[in-house]
Amino acid sequence: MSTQEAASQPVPSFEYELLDGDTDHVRTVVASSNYSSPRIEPSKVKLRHRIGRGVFGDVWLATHHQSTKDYDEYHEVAVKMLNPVKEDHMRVVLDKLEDRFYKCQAAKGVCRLYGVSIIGGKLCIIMKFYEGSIADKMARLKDGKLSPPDVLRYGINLAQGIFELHSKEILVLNMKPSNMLLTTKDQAILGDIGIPFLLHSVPIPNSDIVQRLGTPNYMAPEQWQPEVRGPISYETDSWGFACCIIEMLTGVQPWRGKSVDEIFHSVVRKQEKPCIPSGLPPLIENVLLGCFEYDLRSRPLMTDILNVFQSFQHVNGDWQAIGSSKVLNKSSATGHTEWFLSKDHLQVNDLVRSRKPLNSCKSDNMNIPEGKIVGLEGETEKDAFVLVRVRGIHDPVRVYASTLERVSFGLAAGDWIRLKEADKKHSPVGILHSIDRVGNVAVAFIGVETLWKGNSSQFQMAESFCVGQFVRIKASILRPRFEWLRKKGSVWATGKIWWILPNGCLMVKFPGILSFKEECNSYMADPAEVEVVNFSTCPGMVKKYQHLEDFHWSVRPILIAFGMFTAMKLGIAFGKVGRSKVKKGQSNLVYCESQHVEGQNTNNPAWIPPPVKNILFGDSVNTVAR
Ligand SMILES: Nc1ncnc2c1ncn2[C@@H]1O[C@H](COP(=O)(O)OP(=O)(O)OP(=O)(O)O)[C@@H](O)[C@H]1O
Repeated sequence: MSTQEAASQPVPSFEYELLDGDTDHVRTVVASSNYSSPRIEPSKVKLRHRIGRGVFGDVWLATHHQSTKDYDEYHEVAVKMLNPVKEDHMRVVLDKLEDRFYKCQAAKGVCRLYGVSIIGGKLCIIMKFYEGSIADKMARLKDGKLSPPDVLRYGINLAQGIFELHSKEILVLNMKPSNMLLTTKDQAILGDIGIPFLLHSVPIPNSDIVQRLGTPNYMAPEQWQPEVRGPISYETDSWGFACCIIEMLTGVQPWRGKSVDEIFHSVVRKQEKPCIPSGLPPLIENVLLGCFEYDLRSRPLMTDILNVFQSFQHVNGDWQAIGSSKVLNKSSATGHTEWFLSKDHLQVNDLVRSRKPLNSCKSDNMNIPEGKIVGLEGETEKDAFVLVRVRGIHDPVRVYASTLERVSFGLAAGDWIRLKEADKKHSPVGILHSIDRVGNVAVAFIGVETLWKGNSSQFQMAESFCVGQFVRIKASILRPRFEWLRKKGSVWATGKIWWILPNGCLMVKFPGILSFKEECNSYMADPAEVEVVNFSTCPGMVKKYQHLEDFHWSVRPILIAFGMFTAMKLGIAFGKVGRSKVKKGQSNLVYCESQHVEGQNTNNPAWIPPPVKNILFGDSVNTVAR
């Protein structure tokens, strides 16, 4: 069945129902008895004019014709006409759209969907027509800024909408003021149902169009190259949400005036964050700062954001009325943000161990290598104490919950793990993001864009890496996944880990190799393809010296200079000894030797090979003899 035919299948009887006379709550009521699919016949939709053109398609104002035996009705609708996809992929995308349609039906914070169709060979989403978006409202204001009460109110509306989609495992990935529509009751709702990921990796006929997973100004670092820098996850939307809040507050789009390449450079390479305006209540500032953490695991989830925003509802957005409670910092012991820590809550009987700092191998704070929780104090507080029974200690130990991590099936979030059965499509080594108490895991691997879901039995522990370690491509790897530098003689160079991405991808610099461009000195590595190079385990003096050169490119010239200096000193010292000997006897001959040698190579007499020295000596002697 062709996709055109598919779109012309018997149409379900959608009805537009007015709830309490409120035109914003016109719902598509689907009679379950005759309902088969959300597809709308293209002939029933008449496009009127285009409202706007976006990255993923155009939006049209249209009329939807509904007819039964008894009546004919015409409704004004908006039609999002997606960018063309290749004919043989239409069916797949259409199925995905249908699935999305069902999932979004009950979501109150998301724009109302009426159905899907194929019009003029393009996939279309038929939805309710709204009078405008937050971007339109901002454009009408003199300085483009919304008032704090409006930002707070819209922020809560949007966070609720995003949370609804997240609870259906949908990532929005395209938050921006033009995708935030306003109802007649001045409520903000999401105008995008996660189109970027739905269209991601779908071949398009026009190869000139760059396919991105969002709109560059609002994209989180991992969103640019999710296979390599991923995974994209719910916290990816926290970044986009914070961008919108900042734009609403300041009237300025994040990274305004920068090209796509420049934004990529700032966000991804230089790890820069959009500027947060001053004067915000500390809790709001704190949550926005958290949204811009480079490592998505350290960002707040939508429910955390919602809690913070809702806590300001009672002051009606009058931010000045709020006291200045201190902005919370990262845990000084482990460097984890409160958002990272809030993703798991300890319970009595949980097995625990001391928490290691993120991306670090330091285990010097392993006060509790293994223990069992026997009591909780202040369950809801972030810095609550817990009582831990530790083997060998009589009484339970009382420690901060934030200093512990839960261990289930021998694994804790943050562990490096290796798949027992490798899948060629991605790296076998990854980082565990979560494990529940029955062993279900979410793991990030290089090569997988989203979190990989599975069971703890599919893994074994892998060697862990940490920032500061030196690594080199294993001898068995002929063609590594990422480009890697070689030294003279085609030997793999040794690099130093300076950052570890949430999927285990190692960011490596080569301090032993001189480079004038900072960014050219940063490379990526698959943890499954490298081995740690350690000074103490380097076999023999030569290898140890070679590893010393990996620490900094200046080691070699400094050592050479030092060698020359030492040799020169020795030469002078020997010369003096020689001269003092001359004083005692054969004055002419030795004086000329010394003079001649110094004249030939003042810098490093030790470098003159013996035969040359002999010739020189011979000449000198001869000269003197003449
Ligand atoms: N259901 C709707 N009712 C009214 N206007 C809408 C509706 N959906 C989108 N719009 C408006 O249509 C314009 C284009 O929307 P569209 O979503 O295509 O573009 P965009 O938001 O700039 O980009 P993207 O394709 O990335 O979403 C925007 O101004 C948007 O506010």
